[in-house]
Amino acid sequence: MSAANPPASQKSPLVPPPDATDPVRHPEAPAPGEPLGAHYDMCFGCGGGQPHGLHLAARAGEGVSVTAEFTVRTAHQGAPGLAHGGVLTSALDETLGSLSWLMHVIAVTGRLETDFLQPVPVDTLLHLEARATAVHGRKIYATATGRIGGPDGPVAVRADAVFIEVKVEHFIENGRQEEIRAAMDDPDQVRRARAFEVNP
Ligand SMILES: CCCCCCCC/C=C\CCCCCCCC(=O)SCCNC(=O)CCNC(=O)[C@H](O)C(C)(C)COP(=O)(O)OP(=O)(O)OC[C@H]1O[C@@H](n2cnc3c(N)ncnc32)[C@H](O)[C@@H]1OP(=O)(O)O
Repeated sequence: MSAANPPASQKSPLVPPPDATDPVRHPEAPAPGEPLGAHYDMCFGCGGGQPHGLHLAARAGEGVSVTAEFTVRTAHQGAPGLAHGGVLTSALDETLGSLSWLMHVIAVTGRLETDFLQPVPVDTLLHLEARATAVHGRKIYATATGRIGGPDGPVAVRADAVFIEVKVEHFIENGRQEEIRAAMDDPDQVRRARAFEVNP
């Protein structure tokens, strides 16, 4: 194979380029085991005020990693009694997004690829873990697993992702003004948004 025509694996946007660096845990990152809380009360993934949400509860892990738990409810079904794949992907996405707390950057999902290895029944407690693996410019490469039957149980779902660092203006400029105005008028929300940034 010629250098001008690399194998598909090397062209994948999910594979960090050779000059990518190791992710760095911010010195003021929450200590391992500390709950991360919600980045936005109305977030579908983590918000306590979102009745239709996943109510995912994440904690800081060692290094640049997080753990989270999510219980599959009847509202999350695809097939009878089984979790919808898109909901499971959302849970992985949210867990990966929580890595922002450890790096003190705001990042949004650019690409997310999920493998579904085992069906996940309703009432299952999914044990999630995400870890940043590399950084290249604004790109943060990360991987996540969802296990069933316990934190060391078999992997039911896994994902690889590239998150892209953005400024808070990303939300202010693109979000519906109604919600943006409410968020900016909420001192607690402003504090949470600042907690992601390198120089709060
Ligand atoms: C004060 C109150 C205000 C409120 C504050 C609230 C605080 C909230 C805090 C935290 C929120 C976190 C929320 C987490 C929720 C869970 C995670 C989600 O579900 S996020 C939602 C889904 N994702 C999107 O909606 C992204 C939509 N896409 C975009 O907006 C753009 O495409 C964006 C920002 C991702 C990139 O656009 P560009 O113009 O900024 O940057 P370019 O130049 O295109 O890319 C930069 C680098 O990234 C690579 N890149 C871009 N897209 C990629 C992709 N899809 N796959 C791989 N690489 C990609 C490019 O190749 C480039 O790389 P090279 O620097 O050239 O090496």
